[in-house]
Amino acid sequence: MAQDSPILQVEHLTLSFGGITALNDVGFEVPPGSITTLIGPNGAGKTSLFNTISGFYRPQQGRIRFQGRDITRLPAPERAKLGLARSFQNIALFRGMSVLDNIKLGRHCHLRTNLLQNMWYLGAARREEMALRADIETRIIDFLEIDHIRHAPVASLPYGLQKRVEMARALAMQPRLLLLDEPVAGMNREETEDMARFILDVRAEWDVTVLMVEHDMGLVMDLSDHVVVLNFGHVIASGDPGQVQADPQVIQAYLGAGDITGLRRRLRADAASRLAPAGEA
Ligand SMILES: Nc1ncnc2c1ncn2[C@@H]1O[C@H](COP(=O)(O)OP(=O)(O)OP(=O)(O)O)[C@@H](O)[C@H]1O
Repeated sequence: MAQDSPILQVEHLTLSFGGITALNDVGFEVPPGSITTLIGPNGAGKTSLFNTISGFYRPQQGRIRFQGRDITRLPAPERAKLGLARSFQNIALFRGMSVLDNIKLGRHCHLRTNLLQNMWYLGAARREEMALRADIETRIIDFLEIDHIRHAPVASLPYGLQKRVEMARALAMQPRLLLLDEPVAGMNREETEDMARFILDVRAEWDVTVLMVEHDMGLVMDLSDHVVVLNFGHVIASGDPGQVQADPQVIQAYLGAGDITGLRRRLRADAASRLAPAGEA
């Protein structure tokens, strides 16, 4: 695969639930090293698309290629092994377990030794465990600044930290492509700013491509290199943030859904910064 080939290619994807067509001939590409964001009004099909890409839903038609390989029929755990990890809209951690144990579960998909081998070859398993611990402790926990809570049960943590732990677990899977489902939903401003910084740093320091679904237009426009807009299961626009927010079809889709506030606020802020004298923007 050429270095600048898309890391993910979605082609003519169609997904129906009974009579409801959630995705209709959806196609887009994720450039390697990019932060690409899927946006669209409620019910547009974003979660269905995420679930199809990560292998939880099987599309009726179409193809998904990851790093050039057709993964359309591959089960979710196999996709994870290839380097496709995700977080969930509603945090999916083991709440009674510690932060560290949750993160370890993420790494589990790459462990070479299975249960039987663990019983017979304790030496190898032990060494792998030690290496795993070191890797987790020195890189992921430090990177996400969660050292102080590593032994805390997840349920005891504030929401913003739980989201960070979920990202840590996804990183432990050593992904090439990280799917983040609404990474800042329900966060306050400070937590949102922290998460925005982590998303940028993940790309820069871990060489991970990011594909996210997000409703926070400020975050979308600030972080994304590439935005794909869904409406009623169709891709209605794609391009850089400037192109997308000026697209009449996108504005119409958000107006139609009565969901224009975020987009409009963002457009006003951008216009104000363009009009402000140099140094004041
Ligand atoms: N498991 C399911 N069974 C039946 N219909 C579903 C299912 N999942 C999604 N749908 C339908 O598919 C369409 C797309 O839903 P989806 O949740 O993918 O949209 P979304 O863009 O993620 O919305 P939101 O922003 O509200 O999360 C909707 O009409 C929804 O009702």
